[in-house]
Amino acid sequence: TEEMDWVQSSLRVGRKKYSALLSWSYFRWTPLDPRNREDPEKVKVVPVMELIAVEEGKTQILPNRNKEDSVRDFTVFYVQRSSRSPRWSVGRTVFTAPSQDLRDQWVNGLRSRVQQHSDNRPRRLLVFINPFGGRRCGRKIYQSQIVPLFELAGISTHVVETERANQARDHILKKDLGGFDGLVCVGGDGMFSELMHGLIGRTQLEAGISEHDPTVTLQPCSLRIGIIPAGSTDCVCFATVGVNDPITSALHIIIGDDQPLDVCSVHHRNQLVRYSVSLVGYGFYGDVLEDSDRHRWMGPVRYDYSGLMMFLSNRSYRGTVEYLLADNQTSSPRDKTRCRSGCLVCSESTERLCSQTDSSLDTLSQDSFQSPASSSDGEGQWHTVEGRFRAINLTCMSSACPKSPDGLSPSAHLADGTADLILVRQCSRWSFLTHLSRHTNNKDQFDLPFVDVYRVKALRFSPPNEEEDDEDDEEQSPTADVCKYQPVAERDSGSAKKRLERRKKQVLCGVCGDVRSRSCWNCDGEVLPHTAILARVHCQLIRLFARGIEGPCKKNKDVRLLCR
Ligand SMILES: Nc1ncnc2c1ncn2[C@@H]1O[C@H](COP(=O)(O)OP(=O)(O)OP(=O)(O)O)[C@@H](O)[C@H]1O
Ligand SMILES: CCCCCCCCCCCCC/C=C/[C@@H](O)[C@H](CO)NC(=O)CCCCC
Ligand SMILES: [Ca+2]
Repeated sequence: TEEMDWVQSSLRVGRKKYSALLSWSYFRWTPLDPRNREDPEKVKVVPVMELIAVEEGKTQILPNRNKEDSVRDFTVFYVQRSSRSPRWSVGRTVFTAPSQDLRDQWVNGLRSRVQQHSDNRPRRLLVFINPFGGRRCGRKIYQSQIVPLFELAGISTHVVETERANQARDHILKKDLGGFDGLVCVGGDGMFSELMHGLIGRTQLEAGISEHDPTVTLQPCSLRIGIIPAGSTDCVCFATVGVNDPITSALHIIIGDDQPLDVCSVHHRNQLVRYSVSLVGYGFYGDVLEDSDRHRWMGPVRYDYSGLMMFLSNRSYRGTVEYLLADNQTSSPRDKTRCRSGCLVCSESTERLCSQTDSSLDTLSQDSFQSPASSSDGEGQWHTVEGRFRAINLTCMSSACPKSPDGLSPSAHLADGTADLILVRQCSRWSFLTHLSRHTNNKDQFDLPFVDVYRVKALRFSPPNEEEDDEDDEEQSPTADVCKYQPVAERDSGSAKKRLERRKKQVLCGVCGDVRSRSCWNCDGEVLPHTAILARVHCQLIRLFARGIEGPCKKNKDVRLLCR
């Protein structure tokens, strides 16, 4: 029985004596005073779920280095939290048992308990490293910080260091994935996106589902993805873990955390264009991305440079935005709550997922909805806004990143099947600066007269009518129907050039007084080749080795344990 597996004895840590206990789900050690009385204030508790490894002797993380096998010692490695941030580190404590016999009992007891709790832990991982991501440190980070941890935890790996863009995606689409319990991405958001596209594509292929149909219920992916951050923005990692730290991410992978994540599919005329988890943005963020591509040599600073340039240019763009409001109105983008580990809004969505037949999505396949704004003000209804926008942002999650620790939409949920739509209408530079700067402090960036925010399930954008012909040209070009897995540049080279030329012609447009009449869409850091798009949220389509950001219980360990 569970009871019989308990191990209890006194143990020493250095010179100090402790009373130690291994129960079904916790390992705890409490200091004893000279009269052998426990001091409950100073108890150390580690959930078995958070034990990483147990080694005989006095060992370091790197095996065989300084290993002193005194026969009564054993070393326990576990997850250690920081009091101030979601950053995790490896805790290491060397215990000395009263006898070798008891030492062996402890080691065996702890190891078998970890084994009993390890159903969700990965044993074999497929790792992709982008050696050119961010500051080009991916390989070094993986080799020096992550390999020793995976070895310690007994995880075996197959490592692919990429030699070209889209290699990881193609590998996942085509190669045998049997025997792997998960995928790991060492890189930034672009690299994560590659893995995600490969995995979603592969899963639909095997399930016989067409990704192009925006109304279809896609097959959720069973393999989880772990992100070892080594990129420029690391938004997906930051927003799902709370920090972009390689060690923290590795620990979430090792203990087998599981965080479902909403994914947006972006379509153009019933063709899938791309998936997004973070930002689908037109106007400001589209322009920043496009401009920053011309300054790649600057490294990660190019986003700051282009951000400043695009802020100064003060461009805004006309268009029609149609959005389908989320039907679950128990949460809102302005309710000041935060999606945290064990989030109730998200777990409620998990339950609703099973009985998913959503009639409001039927209208997705129609070319236009044209519902008069006045007649549709309920949930699950399409709404239309026409105007001039400084930015149109759709985000499935908060999109928190080091630049903006609360993100584009601080109250957005990771796995509730909705995205937040932020509409920033044409405004002065000063007004836009006020909005932007509020992403970096605690002020409400939505509490401004030119900003609106909605919780939605789908979005459609159409550029102004007179330019629609351009889009038709594109459709008729022979390259338009080429497989979506071709890189954008290859796929649309003909029409992309044409588009660029058209744009250049518009640069000096004296009629509208604008620099140009069209922006482009930024989809998780990739420029999309179309302006007219339809985006739809797929609830919990993928899963990550993460648990969301841990809540405010971390100060008091016991309370924290109750919260989990
Ligand atoms: N070996 C490679 N050579 C060139 N490009 C690659 C290679 N491997 C991956 N890529 C591409 O590099 C892009 C950027 O990589 P990644 O996301 O890791 O870094 P990043 O610094 O965060 O990106 P960005 O600077 O674009 O924000 C990805 O879109 C990926 O497809
Ligand atoms: C006065 C100071 C003003 C400072 C304003 C900072 C506002 C930051 C808001 C946070 C935006 C996060 C958007 C996330 C986008 C990512 O999916 C994408 C892929 O990595 N990155 C970019 O497109 C790169 C382009 C985005 C750069 C932030
Ligand atoms: Ca969401």
